[in-house]
Amino acid sequence: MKILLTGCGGQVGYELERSLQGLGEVVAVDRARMDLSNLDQVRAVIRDVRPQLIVNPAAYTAVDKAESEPALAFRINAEAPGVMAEEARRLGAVLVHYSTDYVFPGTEPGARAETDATGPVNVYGASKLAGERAIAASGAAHLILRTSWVYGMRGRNFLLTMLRLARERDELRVVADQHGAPTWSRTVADTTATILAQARAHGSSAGFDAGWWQECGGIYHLSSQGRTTWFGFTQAIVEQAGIDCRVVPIASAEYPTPARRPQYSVLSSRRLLERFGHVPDWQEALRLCMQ
Ligand SMILES: NC(=O)C1=CN([C@@H]2O[C@H](COP(=O)(O)OP(=O)(O)OC[C@H]3O[C@@H](n4cnc5c(N)ncnc54)[C@H](OP(=O)(O)O)[C@@H]3O)[C@@H](O)[C@H]2O)C=CC1
Ligand SMILES: Cc1cn([C@H]2C[C@H](O)[C@@H](COP(=O)(O)OP(=O)(O)O[C@H]3O[C@@H](C)C(=O)[C@@H](O)[C@H]3O)O2)c(=O)[nH]c1=O
Repeated sequence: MKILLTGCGGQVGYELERSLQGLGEVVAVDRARMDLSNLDQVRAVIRDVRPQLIVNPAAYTAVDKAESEPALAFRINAEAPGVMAEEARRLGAVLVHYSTDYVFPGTEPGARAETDATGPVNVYGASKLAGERAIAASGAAHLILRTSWVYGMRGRNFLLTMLRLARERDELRVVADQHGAPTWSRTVADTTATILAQARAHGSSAGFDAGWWQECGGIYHLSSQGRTTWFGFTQAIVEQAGIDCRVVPIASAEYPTPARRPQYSVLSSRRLLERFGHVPDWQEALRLCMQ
């Protein structure tokens, strides 16, 4: 099977390049080969590679910057995935795409299910939601994995930012009123591979089985079990790294940012767990990652 993987230099893309190896021939492309802001190029690369599976972790992920660059964020996060889905349908291929907890307004404390009402509070979240809708409307077989608070040992992420700041400062002030589940990029990649291996087992040598995608495709929440706040996440990071730095809880109002963030961002991964098995607890995954 030929797999086109986008954003191979990103946190999730980097891990996916390894996790997808067992499934087929991975053609990994970066921004230089396929720029998602250039829709003609997106189309041309897919037509050239002719994959049976497109896996798209590439995205505009700069949450604050998106507030001042909405057109670019929407092109990359909504229009480009829409083109990928259209091309996937033409080829009879499957599209695996990633989305975010930020599609929800975050006004309710409980864990959100896939069917709960969306309502993003920032441009990034709105652009990701538009991407989900473009894919769903395309008629292509697809999987949309909504994840949250992704970190890893490479790229730009909260874990690496906090490790750097904790080494530079005596004290870190971190918001304690935004709730969510930090998720290791490797968890996202390995779970994607597990799902695809199951899909593959129902297909034939010619490719995937359309019936399986009808029944099992669509949106899944894929985030660590358990919940915390950015403050709680920082405490765990600093403690596990053994850095002597005080972590002080603050309110969101004390840390003003261009983009608003949802207050409650916990996703329920129940649908995924029932069909596809285990996702680790956030503390267990953080320990493994930092080891
Ligand atoms: N990071 C997080 O906390 C969360 C992420 N998600 C979603 O998960 C997915 C993976 O995110 P993650 O790996 O963390 O993201 P990263 O920011 O680590 O990586 C994004 C990747 O997209 C690439 N990219 C950005 N713009 C373009 C472009 N115009 N053309 C081609 N490639 C581009 C980047 O390339 P370059 O290196 O050249 O910039 C990078 O390789 C995304 O869909 C994201 O929305 C969901 C929830 C949380
Ligand atoms: C650096 C820092 C941040 N913060 C706050 C700001 C913000 O409210 C919160 C999170 O910080 P960040 O800006 O790093 O996180 P943010 O970019 O909002 O992270 C989001 O990224 C996108 C891509 C997603 O899809 C989401 O799931 C989520 O992971 O922590 C502090 O309170 N103290 C600090 O020292």
